[in-house]
Amino acid sequence: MYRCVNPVSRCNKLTGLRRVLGFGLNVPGPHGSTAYGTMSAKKTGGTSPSRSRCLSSQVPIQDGKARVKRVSIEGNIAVGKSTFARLLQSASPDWEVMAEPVSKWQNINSGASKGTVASPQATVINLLQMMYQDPQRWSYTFQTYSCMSRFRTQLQPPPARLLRSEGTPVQVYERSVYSDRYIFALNMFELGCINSTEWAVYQDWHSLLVEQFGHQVELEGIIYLRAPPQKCMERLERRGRSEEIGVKLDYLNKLHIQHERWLVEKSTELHFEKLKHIPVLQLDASVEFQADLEVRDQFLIKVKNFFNAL
Ligand SMILES: Nc1ncnc2c1ncn2[C@@H]1O[C@H](COP(=O)(O)OP(=O)(O)OP(=O)(O)O)[C@@H](O)[C@H]1O
Ligand SMILES: Nc1nc(=O)c2ncn([C@H]3C[C@H](O)[C@@H](CO)O3)c2[nH]1
Repeated sequence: MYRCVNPVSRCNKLTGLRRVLGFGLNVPGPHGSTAYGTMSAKKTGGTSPSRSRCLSSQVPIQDGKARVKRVSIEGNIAVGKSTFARLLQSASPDWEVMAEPVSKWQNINSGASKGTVASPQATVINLLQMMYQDPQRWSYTFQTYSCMSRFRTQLQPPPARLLRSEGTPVQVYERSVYSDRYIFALNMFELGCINSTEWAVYQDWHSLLVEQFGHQVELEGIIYLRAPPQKCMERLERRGRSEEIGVKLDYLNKLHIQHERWLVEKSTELHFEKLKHIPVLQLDASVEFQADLEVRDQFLIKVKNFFNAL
């Protein structure tokens, strides 16, 4: 990985889009993501996050503002988003953190359509691995699927607990439909792993969906976990996720630059008015906040103040 140099050697990726959006692939579970706080209930067959949520998918509005604030955590691969998300989840009952649906990308069930039992020939597809092994062939398919699963996550209504909260209830997402486009898909396009036709198609349906869902997929704020790419590389290697074995520092450098353009320099061309003015909290994620209680508390104070100001 990464320089996609042979854009003509691939088969028609729109076939992949059609498959991902409707035919042949099954999305396990009703939603694309898991709330950190409800993971154990799900594993033990207890109340699923979807069932414990209120039925309306509309976010209640008060004085023209969303009653439950929505914030995404953004940052490079292995910078520590999931670790930080778990910290937030344990810090306040007013905060609900939705994990990035990585396991869905690693386990797509072929041979069953939604709501049916998989046929005996069904195989499990690891789209994350396919994208890393052959980015030129699979990047567009991957972005359709990752983005679809992020829309599902962001469209889930807040849990009743947050709606009842008298404090500042916040729904926190690990990445968003916006980083899907302005970090990853854009990067893959710039690397030549997504060609100009695919990029045009991706942007067209992305804009359509964001505009159609409107307020339901808006964010009130972004937390940017920032660390040098070299630090992310060390953490990525230490974590040892098998699909990421071929990831090079150069790729993390490029993703770092995309984050900086979008969230610091503000030079990325954005297509949604609210996103252009969104408040961004930058945190230095190179520090070891897990072990150091003082650093952890400082982080939490910054986050709390940020949420209160949204
Ligand atoms: N502040 C930190 N200090 C030291 N190690 C950390 C810190 N944050 C995370 N780690 C370690 O770095 C590795 C990657 O962290 P984590 O899985 O949280 O990253 P991530 O940003 O969620 O990754 P991805 O982009 O793949 O979703 C893990 O092994 C984790 O224990
Ligand atoms: N190409 C691409 N597009 C995305 O939208 C995207 N979102 C996450 N990832 C990769 C990073 C981690 O390896 C792993 C978990 O974050 O998945 C992505 N890769």
